[in-house]
Amino acid sequence: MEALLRWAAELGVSDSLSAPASSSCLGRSLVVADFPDAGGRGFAAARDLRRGELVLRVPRAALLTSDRVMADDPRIASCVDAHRPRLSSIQRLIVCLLAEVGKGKSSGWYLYLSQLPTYYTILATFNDFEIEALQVDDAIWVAQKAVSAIRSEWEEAAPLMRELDFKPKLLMFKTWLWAFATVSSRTLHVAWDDAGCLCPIGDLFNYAAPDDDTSSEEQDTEEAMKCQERNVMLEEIKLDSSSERMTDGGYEDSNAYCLYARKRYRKGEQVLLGYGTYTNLELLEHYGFLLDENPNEKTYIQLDSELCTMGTWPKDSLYIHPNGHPSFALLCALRLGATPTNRQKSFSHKIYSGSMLSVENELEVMKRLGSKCVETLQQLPTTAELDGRLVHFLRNLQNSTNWRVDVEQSSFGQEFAAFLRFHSVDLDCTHNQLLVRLLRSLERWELAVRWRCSYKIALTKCVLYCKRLINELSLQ
Ligand SMILES: C[S@@+](CC[C@H](N)C(=O)[O-])C[C@H]1O[C@@H](n2cnc3c(N)ncnc32)[C@H](O)[C@@H]1O
Repeated sequence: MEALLRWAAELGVSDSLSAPASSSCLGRSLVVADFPDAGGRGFAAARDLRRGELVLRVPRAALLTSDRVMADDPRIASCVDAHRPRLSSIQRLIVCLLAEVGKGKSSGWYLYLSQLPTYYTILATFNDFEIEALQVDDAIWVAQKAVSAIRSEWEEAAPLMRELDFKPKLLMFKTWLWAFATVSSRTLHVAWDDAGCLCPIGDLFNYAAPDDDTSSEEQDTEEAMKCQERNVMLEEIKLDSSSERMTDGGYEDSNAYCLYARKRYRKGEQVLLGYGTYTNLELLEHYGFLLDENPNEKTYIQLDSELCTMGTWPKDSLYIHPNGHPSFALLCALRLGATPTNRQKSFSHKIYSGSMLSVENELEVMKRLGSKCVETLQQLPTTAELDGRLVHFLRNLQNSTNWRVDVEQSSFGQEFAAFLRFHSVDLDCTHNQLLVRLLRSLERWELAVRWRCSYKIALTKCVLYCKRLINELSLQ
């Protein structure tokens, strides 16, 4: 890591407005630290940071984009250009990334590449067993679609990679998947390339959902304004909450990627970035992790097709919040659905404004929603309670020094036997320590079970919400 920080400093990467010290690009605003429960390797504040303060500047010279790789290597450029019409910008970036990986120590990006994760847990890396463990059809479909899309993209890019004389290992699907996951989970947006850029050092920020710091917004605005006056680099930042930057930074006129503190941080606290507004399934798909508390989580249930088409609400606006409440659009759609067809038109104004129509209508809405959730929960093979215990078991197993004992003492012997069967591992042939391949699969299995568990918890909360409202309305 020291060598990477020195290399980045030479390219002008800095965590302060002044030029970096030659030995490291960090130390004045940020330091690399480990946060085992919140993303692993990330950044800690090197001192107290103000909201809106510039914390990292990465000049264009340090950004890895396909343009940059091609500009530095005419052979890659001519091959990629010849295939350009058939390949997407993401496929081109992946090929350029792999071409640099193939150069080994002679790549200008070697120090950066050697610090990248060796494996990822995005949905596309899930095998059939792990995908099945998601249990919910929509999620299974998303995972299967992700795997098949990436496989076709790899097949499309194979002729170009062969033309570039990639070594056999670099031509493998497994390697493509690694590169895809690198691009998916680490690129930052730039205007000139849809694939974005790989941003050395800038990609060490872990994620926090964009709106979990809004409470501190007002109190911080004054401070941020003062900070803005002092800091010429902040001229571009819009500090009012309505125009809050989603990514806490961007590529600016100064020809550099600039990243800012999204809130006040105390020294030692993890400095986080809001990559965007994602549900947990989207976080899993693009970044390979889940948030226990995700304010942007949306839980979808199978609704009657009539209900989805009868109003003007987009299908993805019909969901349940993490606290179990139906979204505004779902509530409106349910109210419309519970209104006799001949009266829907006359009530439409009231429905679209979000008003309750009548006690009878609202009772019907809550009954329908509650039973839909109960029905959905009953169709799933396990309960949230059991899933919670399975998560606990899978976590223990990943840190176990004698997995046999842990499995024997648990009530998940059958599930674990199915897992070993899927991996064609004989129970007697393994050592006390599980194979790395199995440990990684356990990690993904745990993610799948955590996801389905939180799905069921949201539906259970929705059932309770409906019951409570039914009770209250019945008393009126
Ligand atoms: C841009 S990288 C951040 C740096 C990364 N931790 C590293 O060591 O290189 C994004 C990845 O970090 C992890 N990550 C980021 N935020 C996280 C969070 N809040 N919880 C768990 N994992 C997180 C995920 O693996 C994600 O794909």
